[in-house]
Order: sequence, then structure tokens, then C-alpha cells
Amino acid sequence: MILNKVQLTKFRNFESVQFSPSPSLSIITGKNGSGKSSLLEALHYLGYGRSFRTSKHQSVIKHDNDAFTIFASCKNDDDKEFRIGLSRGIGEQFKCSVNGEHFKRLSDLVSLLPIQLFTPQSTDLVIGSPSERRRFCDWGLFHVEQSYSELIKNYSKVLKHRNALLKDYNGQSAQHNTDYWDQQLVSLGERIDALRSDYVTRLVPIFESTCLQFLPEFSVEISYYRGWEKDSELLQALHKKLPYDRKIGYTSAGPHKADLRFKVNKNQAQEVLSRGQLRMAVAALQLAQTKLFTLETNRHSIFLLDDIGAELDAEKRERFIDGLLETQTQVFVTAIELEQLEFVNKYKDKKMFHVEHSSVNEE
Ligand SMILES: Nc1ncnc2c1ncn2[C@@H]1O[C@H](COP(=O)(O)OP(=O)(O)OP(=O)(O)O)[C@@H](O)[C@H]1O
Repeated sequence: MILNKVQLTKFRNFESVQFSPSPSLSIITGKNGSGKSSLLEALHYLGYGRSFRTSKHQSVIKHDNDAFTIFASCKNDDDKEFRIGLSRGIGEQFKCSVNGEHFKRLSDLVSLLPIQLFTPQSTDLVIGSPSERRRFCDWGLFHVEQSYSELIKNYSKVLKHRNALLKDYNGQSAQHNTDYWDQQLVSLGERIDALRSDYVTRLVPIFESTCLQFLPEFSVEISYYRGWEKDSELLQALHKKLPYDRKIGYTSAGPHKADLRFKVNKNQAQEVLSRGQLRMAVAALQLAQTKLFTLETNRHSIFLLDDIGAELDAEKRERFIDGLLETQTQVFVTAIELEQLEFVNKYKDKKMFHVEHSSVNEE
């Protein structure tokens, strides 16, 4: 997948801009507040239907306006051209289209564009809550296994019903039967677990070899926690936890509690690694996921690198971009100054853009 042309209207500080990125590397420079991250934010919308900076869609609409629009001309991996459009007004739902045809579900659009993002906040992937790591795994599966997003959606629905029943518990266990929801939760949950567990097994060796390039002085291990006790069936775990779950009013075992656990030299990552080293661990993880995606789908993804200068030294910046370009990923990088990217002269297919006075100029 390649974005050939991107057009934003009334998005953040941009009234109306368009630019034609490189199929390989696009470097976006500009002063603080010029709009670099906003450009990546708009691309992120195409891949996720949301911003990476706010959950309020209204905040990205240019002040004193009532809707934003993002258009992109793309070429898929079979060389077919298509146009996608996304807009959202204040208090409205998304309007999405592909080749001018209206799409009802945002998820249909989102599945077209495999986009990943790396920002100064990306260390949350290692040290933040387990939901960050579940989202990471789910991205990989969502773009590889067709049925995966439906599976997750159905699981979430069943979980909601079971939690509602647990909240209703009034101390009368004889009349409080969760069996119906337990069975459905188990059937969907075990499928999710099997897919995730396989995915992590395929990812780990790629991650370990990538880590050798980024953090050669450390031994970094990832293990998969499926969300309930080892050596126990999910149904058993649900039964065992039922008294506790009734007390707290929600389900405390299952794939919605899964995690990827990091150990660096056998310790918690944040005990051992500096902030910059944590970012390198994340870079290695995302690069590994990019490699696996390309290997398994024969498709190419899009990678957004916001503020590359923050806490990654020049050698690691170069290694990261090299690794992404080797997988033929379309890469967008923002930096305040080009000096942070001195090594880019070696890339042949790059394009440079400068953002100033709410316009984007190719240099
Ligand atoms: N809804 C909005 N309408 C108009 N302008 C906005 C809106 N939201 C943010 N801005 C402004 O848009 C500008 C672009 O912000 P952005 O974060 O994209 O800049 P940046 O180039 O990435 O900056 P930095 O290098 O400091 O991270 C800022 O000046 C910000 O104040």
C-alpha cells in the first residue's frame, strides 16, 4: 500500500493542503507548532479512524469550522489505484468513501491501510498498561487474519453481557447463572488466545534478532501471558474466579487480560533501560512487526515516525529507518531540523517537505 497523494481540509492548523509523498521516504521538517505532527495525525486517521493525540475528534477540526476532511490517492500492492476519503463534522459520525462510494463502517476503510506509528510516547508500549500491548498484537493479527476483528468484536459483546450479569449479582448464587455467557466467552476466547499465542511465537525470533541491532548489550525477552492461569482451561479459570468476579462486578480472567511481558536481563524493562533505550526496544518491536507483516502478507505497510530526534541517537535513527525501508515500507518522518537526519543523503527515493505558515512545500 502506498499513499500517492494526501489532501487535508480544515484539519488542525491547515485550511487546505495537499502533498504527494514519496513511495519510500518522506521527510517533513518545520519549526515547533508548524503542523508536522498534524500531518501524521491525519494519516493516522486513515489507518485507525482516530487521532494519536486526542480522543476528541472535534479538537482536530480547524478552529471556527465544523468539519474536517482527509483524502488520499493510494496504490495497493496489486498496483491498483484507489481513492479514500474520510470526514467528520461536530456531533456527526464519520463519513467514509472508497472510490467515491460511501462506506458504512469505518472498520472497512481502516482495514485497507496498515499504518504504524512511533512517537516520543511510544515507550508506553513497553512500560504502559497491558492494553497497549494487546492493541499492538491485535494490529498484527487484524491485518493478517481476516476474521480476527470480528472475533474480537464478538468477544467484547459477550464480555459486556457477562459483566452486566456480574454487576447484577445480589448474593443469591442459586439464581445467578453465568453458564450461557461462559460458554460463548470460552469458545471465542480460546480462538483469540490461539491466534495471539501463534502470532507471538512467530514474532519473537524476529524481535530477538532485531533487538541485537538496537540493544546488543542487553538480553531482552518477551513472553506471552494469555490472561488466565497457566495449565488451566479458560472455563475452569472462569469458574474459579466467579466468587471474586461477582464481588468486583466484572470478569477478571480471559484474553481481555492478556499481556506481552518484557524482561531485560531478567528484570523489568524500566528498571534496567534508560528512556532512550526503552524507545529502542519499542523501535525493535515495531520493526519486527513490520518485517513479519511483510513476510506473511507480501504487502507493504506505512510507518509514521514523529519527532525522530527525540531520544534516539543518530546511529539508531538511521538503523530504524534503514530497517523500515528494507521492508519497502512507506515511511514518513518528522523532525524540527534536517540536521537530525544528516544520514538521509544516502536514500535515493526520498522527498523532503517543509511545513511553514500552514502550508506544505516540497523542497
Ligand atoms: N483545531 C485547531 N485549529 C487550528 N489550529 C490548531 C488546532 N489544533 C492545534 N492547532 C495548532 O496547530 C499547530 C500545529 O501543531 P503540531 O503539533 O502539528 O505542530 P508540530 O510542527 O508537530 O510542532 P512540534 O515540533 O512542537 O511538535 C500548532 O500551532 C497548534 O497550536
